[in-house]
Amino acid sequence: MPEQNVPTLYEWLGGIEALDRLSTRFYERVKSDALLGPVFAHMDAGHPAHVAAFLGEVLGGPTTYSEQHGGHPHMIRQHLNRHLSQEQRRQWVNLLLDTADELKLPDDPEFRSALVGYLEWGSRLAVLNSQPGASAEENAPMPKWGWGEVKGPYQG
Ligand code: HEM
Repeated sequence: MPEQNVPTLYEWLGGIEALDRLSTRFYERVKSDALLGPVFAHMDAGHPAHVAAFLGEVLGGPTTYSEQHGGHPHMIRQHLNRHLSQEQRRQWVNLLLDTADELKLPDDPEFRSALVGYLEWGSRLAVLNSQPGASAEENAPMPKWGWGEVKGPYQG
């Protein structure tokens, strides 16, 4: 497939509308989850939309999070000193993937392996950044995630 015809992961999953739906439903589930509910007890009402914008930018969409929400350093700062555990991280990833299934996000092998790859990477960084002594690098660039080793979207 010529490179210019390959959609970004952001386009493939349905753009910001799909990410907003995913994030909104995900944090509804998070709030009523025994393990994660307390971690997000004080999250502000804009949190799901901010996370949707962040994910969108990472997955190849518009640079809204960098332009309007403080970029990667701000995201890192939000995780500092939260002492997140691997158990909480795993539940976060599980619930996000359950929500992707519930909302029928694309479930082809190429897309889902790329999504899981990013969630594993990003959530492990969140845990590392939440440990004592971690700090936010002021110029931390926004991560970018693409199709990876599978070399392109599902073709049937
Ligand atoms: C790929 C993985 C992750 C991404 C992309 C992500 C993204 C974000 C972003 C963008 C924010 C800041 C939102 C804003 O600007 O208002 C944030 C805050 C936060 N994140 Fe994460 N996060 C990830 C993993 C996790 C995990 C695994 C946990 C816990 C188990 C977690 C817990 C939190 C908490 C508690 C906040 C602050 C919420 C508040 O009180 O406002 N994050 N995250």
